[in-house]
Amino acid sequence: MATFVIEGGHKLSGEITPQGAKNEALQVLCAVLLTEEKVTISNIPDIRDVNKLIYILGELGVKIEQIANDTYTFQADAINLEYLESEKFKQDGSSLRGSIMIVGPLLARFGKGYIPRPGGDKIGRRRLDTHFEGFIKLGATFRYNKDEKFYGVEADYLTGTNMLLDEASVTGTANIVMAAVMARGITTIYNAACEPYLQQLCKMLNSMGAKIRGVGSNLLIIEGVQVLKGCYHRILPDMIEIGSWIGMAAMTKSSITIKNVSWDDLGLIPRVFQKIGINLERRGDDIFIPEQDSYEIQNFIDGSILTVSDAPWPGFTPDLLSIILVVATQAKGSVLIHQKMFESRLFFVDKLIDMGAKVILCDPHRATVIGMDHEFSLKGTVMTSPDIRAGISLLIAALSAKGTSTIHNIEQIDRGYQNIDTRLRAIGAKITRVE
Ligand SMILES: CC(=O)N[C@H]1[C@@H](OP(=O)(O)OP(=O)(O)OC[C@H]2O[C@@H](n3ccc(=O)[nH]c3=O)[C@H](O)[C@@H]2O)O[C@H](CO)[C@@H](O)[C@@H]1O
Ligand SMILES: C=C(OP(=O)(O)O)C(=O)O
Repeated sequence: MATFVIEGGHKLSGEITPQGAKNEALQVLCAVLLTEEKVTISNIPDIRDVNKLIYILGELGVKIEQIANDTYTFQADAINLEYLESEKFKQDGSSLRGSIMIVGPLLARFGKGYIPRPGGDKIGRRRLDTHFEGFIKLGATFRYNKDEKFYGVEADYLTGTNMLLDEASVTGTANIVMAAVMARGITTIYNAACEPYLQQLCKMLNSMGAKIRGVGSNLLIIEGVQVLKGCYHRILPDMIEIGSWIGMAAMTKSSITIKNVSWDDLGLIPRVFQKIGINLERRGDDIFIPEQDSYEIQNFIDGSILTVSDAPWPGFTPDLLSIILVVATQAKGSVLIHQKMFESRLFFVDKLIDMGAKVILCDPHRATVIGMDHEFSLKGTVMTSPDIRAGISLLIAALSAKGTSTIHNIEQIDRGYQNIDTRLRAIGAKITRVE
């Protein structure tokens, strides 16, 4: 287990460029399995989860070539399906959440897809029913080995159909879309998730020859095609990383420019940070955050206390709520954070309370934050990162704190943030990695 040691209280300044989006990368990497032709993908982030998925693709027989720092070519023209039934796959596949999305493309192209229960953050129950109900609707047979926690779907061919998803699952929608693009006939998916990750996946699939309409909405209409071809695809900047940098700038009273953010794909993210009182300016496609000694949380129009809650896109992403929460601890005013989707994502507030933050955990889904308006600094402490976003939130808290903090289990942060210590040092942070 590696550790970060952080000396808090230093201002940051300068420019930071966001990495490619983790959650988009995990989808589009799985899509390379849909064609025997070469697919080139650029802006691939160099992070643990993505590298693990690239490794799994390699074990599956995909020919992989890194042609630039962030650009790879993939060619799935000789797939080793035996790997799917190996003990090795059971270990490899369970180590990240994104691996679940190999099932849809494998089912569509080879008639079978298997997966061990995937890993990812420990942030509450994370069911996969939406994925498998979708495959079953397309005509697949399903089995689940409870002892080994191993899922499988098989079908001679898939048939287009109408489906209403039980929830707008992000990876579930991606998986079903990748199965449906090569089904016979037309599939309509209602209550589809429509995050930029999915819009990007659908655009990529259309450039491979798929016929998907309704991209960006919650009703996708997919006309199945027999074969898909190669393509070039560029991954968007990571909107969760962008939100993390905004929060970090505010908490450390720093002025930062976040470069090339693809503003039009950020949805409500800038607006929610503005409601917490953070000034941010759009400059071309950059975000400029000026130094602010104080930021004040806005109330609702009727004067009642602001609530920030998550919702499927275009609602506010659950992946930024932990960051909003930590930023609110030093704001002027109070806010209720309501994490509706995940049931164990707010427990990390214990660590913030240890550091001196005024937070009341009302129940597993809701926390009230009473901002201290920077009148008292958080105190450095020793903590362990429970999940990727709690991890970055604790790191933000540590950067703003008085004294030195130690964060253990930083592998959780490395899952989603590329070379974070090096990039933070470049803008003035005092952070050391201890292996
Ligand atoms: C690899 C990847 O892409 N991971 C993202 C993906 O995970 P993932 O695709 O696993 O998450 P899902 O969208 O399936 O669901 C996330 C949670 O929200 C609940 N839920 C979902 C939809 C809904 O309408 N109502 C509802 O309550 C689910 O029951 C679950 O507890 O989407 C999540 C939700 O944006 C993000 O946190 C993850 O970062
Ligand atoms: C929850 C997240 O990731 P994963 O779905 O990969 O666990 C996240 O990125 O915040």
